[in-house]
Amino acid sequence: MESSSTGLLPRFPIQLAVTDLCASYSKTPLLPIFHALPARSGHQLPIVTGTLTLFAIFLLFIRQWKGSKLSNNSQAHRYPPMIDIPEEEMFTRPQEAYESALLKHGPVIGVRRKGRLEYIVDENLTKEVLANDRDFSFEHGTARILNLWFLMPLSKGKFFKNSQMMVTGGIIPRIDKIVDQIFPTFKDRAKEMIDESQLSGKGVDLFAHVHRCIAEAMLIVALGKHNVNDLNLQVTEETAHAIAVMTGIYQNASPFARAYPTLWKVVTWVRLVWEVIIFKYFRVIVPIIWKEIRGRKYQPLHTSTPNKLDEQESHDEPLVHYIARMYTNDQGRVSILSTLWVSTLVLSFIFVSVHQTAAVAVWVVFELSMRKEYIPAIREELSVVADSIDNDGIQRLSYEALRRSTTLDSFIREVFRTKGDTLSVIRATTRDVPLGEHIIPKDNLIYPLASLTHRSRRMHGEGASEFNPGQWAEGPASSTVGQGYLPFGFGRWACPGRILAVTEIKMITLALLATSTPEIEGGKYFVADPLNVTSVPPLGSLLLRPIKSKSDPVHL
Ligand code: HEM
Repeated sequence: MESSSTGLLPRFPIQLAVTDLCASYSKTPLLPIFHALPARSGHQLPIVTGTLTLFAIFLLFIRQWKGSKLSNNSQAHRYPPMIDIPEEEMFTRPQEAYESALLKHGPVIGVRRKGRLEYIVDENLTKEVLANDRDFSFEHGTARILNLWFLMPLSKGKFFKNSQMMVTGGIIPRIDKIVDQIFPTFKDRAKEMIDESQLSGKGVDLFAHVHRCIAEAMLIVALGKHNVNDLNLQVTEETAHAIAVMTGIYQNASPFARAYPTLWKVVTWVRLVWEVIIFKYFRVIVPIIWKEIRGRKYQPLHTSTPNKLDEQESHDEPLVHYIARMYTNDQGRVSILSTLWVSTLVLSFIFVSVHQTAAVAVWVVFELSMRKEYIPAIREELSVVADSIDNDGIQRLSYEALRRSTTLDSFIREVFRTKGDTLSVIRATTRDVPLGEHIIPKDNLIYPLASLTHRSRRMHGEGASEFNPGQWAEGPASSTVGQGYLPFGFGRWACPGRILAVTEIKMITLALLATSTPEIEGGKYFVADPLNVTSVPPLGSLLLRPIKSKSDPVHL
């Protein structure tokens, strides 16, 4: 059982446990003990009597105190009902299991998963939970669920704010330039995949290819093209994968991790911190960061507006220089400690930007392979928007061109909405928070059940359960968050990298479609972890059949 100091348990079970303890104390047979004292201890009688009386008063006081606490806490009955969802159902049919529990006992329920109590809310309370960051904290919830709580004190509580700033300041304003830098990687990797499938006559492992492609692109973004080589790329990939494992992304799939979550955490962390983070990331990538930023002088970010920065510097610099400027001292230098912190932020960038985007890209391409009727219109649009395209594929695809590919964008938004997100966005209570008719005790994890929001008739109309990309033809874009659309979260902490994520998914999809038609071997894919569809990619083997020209028929 986890200790109350970790804050992982709600208050009420602890109170009940202590009340039980008091009840058993109250039955202590004080009188028989007194009579059993030997006669020779008669002169000690007053001491013993006094001690026992004090003890009895102490117990009474405790009972009184507990009682008054309980009666003060007349709210106890307002805690949400605790529902037992059998493990088998929770991990194999989570959507149905949680939805029916909420339907029966909702709108908020408590459920134990992997030894931890979690509160789940339905679509009617979702907005309140995600938008009220004072009572439902993104930072506490995310740090805890990703096993990254130790980073909060290290950064004086600013880890997530720093990560957000790194992306909103260092990536989004220069996305046009980034697309120009990384599109060649997407084009080359797509060609490699198509060639591999054609030569072998078999399907390819799409996730492995896309993971490598995005790792390479993010290495260019983070450290610059001049730092891309086989070793650095391999370490970047392994780092992204290791952190994904450490944060528990594959935990649902392992019976050992489900049965012994704490032991699993310790073993996995020790192994991967040692093998990958220290031995690879710190040995290979950190020296590059050191070399890039320690020898330079920067204009500190807080003294520079984007206009004051040299135009070349703000658009061409790799992300690591932007982060360095976040920590530059008045002399324009980055201290040793700050360099280590910059390395930690680059590490976190690799994690947030590679794994999940690759996993979701697989969803989009697999869905397109299953719904081939959408391919001709997307290809047609590509030939209109692409800056340069010929029979060898796309030669140039700018950010502006990708932004204008709205038919593909509608398809992506619909895949995001319908792919079956469940417990994908999290918050933790910062106090005992009233929610609906209930109270959620302080320091507890709380999740909206995203599938209910994504298929809500109130928000999406009668056809909410159908796959209908056309409804987004006039917008909103797939990167636009809203209360009916949660793949990127909601509120002030909504994913700051979502525009880059969608842009990358479009690049890989279009680079494949320009010269091939995707098809899943055996005609279907398999959802590897239905409780974590955004982070664990679906399984399947992808055949890529080359096309001769964009007007080639698509075999449905
Ligand atoms: C398809 C890919 C992606 C998905 C589905 C996704 C989803 C999410 C979600 C659900 C959150 C939490 C939001 C909340 O709780 O309200 C989040 C946070 C975050 N995401 Fe993403 N994300 C993706 C790609 C990216 C990329 C490419 C980057 C970086 C360039 C990024 C950077 C971040 C950061 C830094 C946070 C932490 C929140 C913050 O500091 O504001 N994400 N993401």
